[in-house]
Amino acid sequence: MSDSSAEPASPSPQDPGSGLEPGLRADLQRIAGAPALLVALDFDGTLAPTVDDPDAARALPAARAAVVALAGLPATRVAVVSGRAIASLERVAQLPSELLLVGSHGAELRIDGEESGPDLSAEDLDLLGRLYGAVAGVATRYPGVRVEEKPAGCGLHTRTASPEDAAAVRREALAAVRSLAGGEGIAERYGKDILEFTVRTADKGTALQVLRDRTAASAVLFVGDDVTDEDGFAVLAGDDLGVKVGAGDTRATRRVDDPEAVAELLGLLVRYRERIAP
Ligand SMILES: O=P(O)(O)OC[C@H]1O[C@H](O[C@H]2O[C@H](CO)[C@@H](O)[C@H](O)[C@H]2O)[C@H](O)[C@@H](O)[C@@H]1O
Repeated sequence: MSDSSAEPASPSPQDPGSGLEPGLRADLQRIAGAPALLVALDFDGTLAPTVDDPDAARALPAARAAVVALAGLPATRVAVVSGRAIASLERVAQLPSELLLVGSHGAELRIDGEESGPDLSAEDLDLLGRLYGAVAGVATRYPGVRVEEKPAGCGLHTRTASPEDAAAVRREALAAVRSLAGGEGIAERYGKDILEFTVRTADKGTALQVLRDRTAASAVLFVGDDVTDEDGFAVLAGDDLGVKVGAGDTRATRRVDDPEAVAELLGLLVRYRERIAP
């Protein structure tokens, strides 16, 4: 595969992707030439700006357009790899059906129409019911706190609570959950203004490896903003590329500021891959 039209070293401000740093543009140009490319994208904080109401989150139009364009290119698969339940992701993301979906941080997969997980036993379902009851029971006493039900757990949202209430509700919820069967079988996970409890452990790194195998990808681009995305960055190697959105420690090798820059990045990737795709 050859790149017949290398980018100028200094793009003009009108050029797509000109706001991205040169090292990132070079990496995008390189990965755009992969024989089989998997583009795996986190949703909240990456494709969609963060908002107070999780149900109101939407992908930026430019990001969504780039995702649709990428999914239509040869030898290119696009996955959304989210902490949301797949049902929630579908509701807010409204993405084309050919996309691969990972939900619940890897506990749910939808690959080419084939659904898997989470497979919960009767005991798991009983624990899940008691877990939700315990968390909702605590949350109801705090203004601005929401509880999001998920197939294998629930999320305690504190974005619109006062800092004092957020700390107190987290503390109480942790204590209530740990008192259920001694906390046995319940995993705790922190994200951006969310504390999640699950009766199934899963992570985005394991999910990315499944997607890599199933798509026979020769290179993976993974973009994410949250601590839970670090599991994804951790499994990248070789010709892969990881891009962290926003501040914070990361294992990704590149960084952009915000979802607007992600949209720019994806638009540039479309442009490069249209020119040099296999
Ligand atoms: O892995 P992601 O696709 O990034 O999902 C992570 C969590 O995203 C959602 O919560 C976050 O975004 C909300 C909307 O912007 C925001 O209000 C909240 O504070 C964030 O934590 C989603 O609701 C969760 O289920 C996901 O785990």
